[in-house]
Amino acid sequence: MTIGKLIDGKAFAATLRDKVGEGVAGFVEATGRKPGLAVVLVGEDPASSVYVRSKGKMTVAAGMESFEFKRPDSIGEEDLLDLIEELNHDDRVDGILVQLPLPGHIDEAAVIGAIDPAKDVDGFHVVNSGKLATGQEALVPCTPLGCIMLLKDELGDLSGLEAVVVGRSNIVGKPMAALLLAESCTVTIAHSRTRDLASVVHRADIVVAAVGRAEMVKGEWIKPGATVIDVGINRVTDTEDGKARIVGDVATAEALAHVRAITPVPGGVGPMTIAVLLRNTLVAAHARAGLGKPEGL
Ligand SMILES: NC(=O)C1=CN([C@@H]2O[C@H](COP(=O)(O)OP(=O)(O)OC[C@H]3O[C@@H](n4cnc5c(N)ncnc54)[C@H](OP(=O)(O)O)[C@@H]3O)[C@@H](O)[C@H]2O)C=CC1
Ligand SMILES: Nc1nc(=O)c2c([nH]1)NC[C@@H]1CN(c3ccc(C(=O)N[C@@H](CCC(=O)O)C(=O)O)cc3)C=[N+]21
Ligand SMILES: [Mg+2]
Repeated sequence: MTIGKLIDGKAFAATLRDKVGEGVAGFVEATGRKPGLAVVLVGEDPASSVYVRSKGKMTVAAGMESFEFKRPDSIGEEDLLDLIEELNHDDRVDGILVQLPLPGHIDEAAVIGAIDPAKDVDGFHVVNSGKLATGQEALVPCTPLGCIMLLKDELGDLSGLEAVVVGRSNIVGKPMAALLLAESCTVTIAHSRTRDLASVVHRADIVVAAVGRAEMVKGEWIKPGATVIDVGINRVTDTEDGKARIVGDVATAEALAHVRAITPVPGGVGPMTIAVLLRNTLVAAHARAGLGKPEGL
């Protein structure tokens, strides 16, 4: 039996960050200032703190300015909206990211809706999701765009391929489906009410799993030769050594016997998300400075 390939998202992301760094140098030369990314973190969730710290480091490494705003769980919605309004009007800030999820007493849609769409580097604002859905130029959600970059690198032209996205969240599943459709794939979105998920997944040349359930997509579900993108980040305790680790939504070891290629977790989609965030920040900075689109990104 042949074994599929592991897609090295970590290496691809490092290359993308280098390209962003070159674009940043050009931006600084043209404008005399650095692009700036503001990240807002509400609460003390340890996983979120880790991501925010690593985003901050990579932002600085790419030559951009990083602004971090930590607020307690107890912050009121009005105070959070005031902070966003302040960032909207701060000329040093080109990108605003509010780490999700927010505490239950805060209306996520209201907070995302308060971000200036021109600074919405997550691509979560309805102006950007609406533009994506109608085929207009937009800031596109980082994780799905990173997945498309990996797919095109592996497969070239995606047109006509059968794609199944498992998960329909606004931040991953829906924009992922919109991007695959824009690449002229035949797209199916599966979710918790889908009947016979195994046979739906088995139709796909491209499987994107964005569910949040450890290793739920089984190896036998995969059509031989399909390419699998595993978005899931699930913290589990290893049954053998009792140590905490992260696994994806796909049973990777099983799937390797069926796939053409698959992204590992960690080291697949996750690093791409951060690299694309930096790319989107540079794109937003260019647009705000009237420089058009940065080249080669
Ligand atoms: N690598 C990265 O950069 C990122 C990783 N993630 C990870 O990706 C995963 C998904 O994230 P997110 O989209 O925010 O998650 P959500 O919880 O918002 O959405 C999960 C989706 O999976 C569907 N689902 C749940 N159970 C099943 C099931 N048994 N069968 C089929 N579908 C099911 C849900 O269906 P329904 O709508 O019917 O409830 C829902 O649409 C998580 O593990 C998250 O940590 C997220 C963002 C970035
Ligand atoms: N407004 C907002 N935008 C987001 O993009 C956003 C968010 N909120 N909330 C949480 C999710 C999750 N997310 C990840 C980013 C990087 C990795 C990542 O770098 N993962 C590495 C390391 C994982 C580890 O070791 O913990 C990897 O998969 O190799 C994972 C997950 C962004 N998200
Ligand atoms: Mg969610």
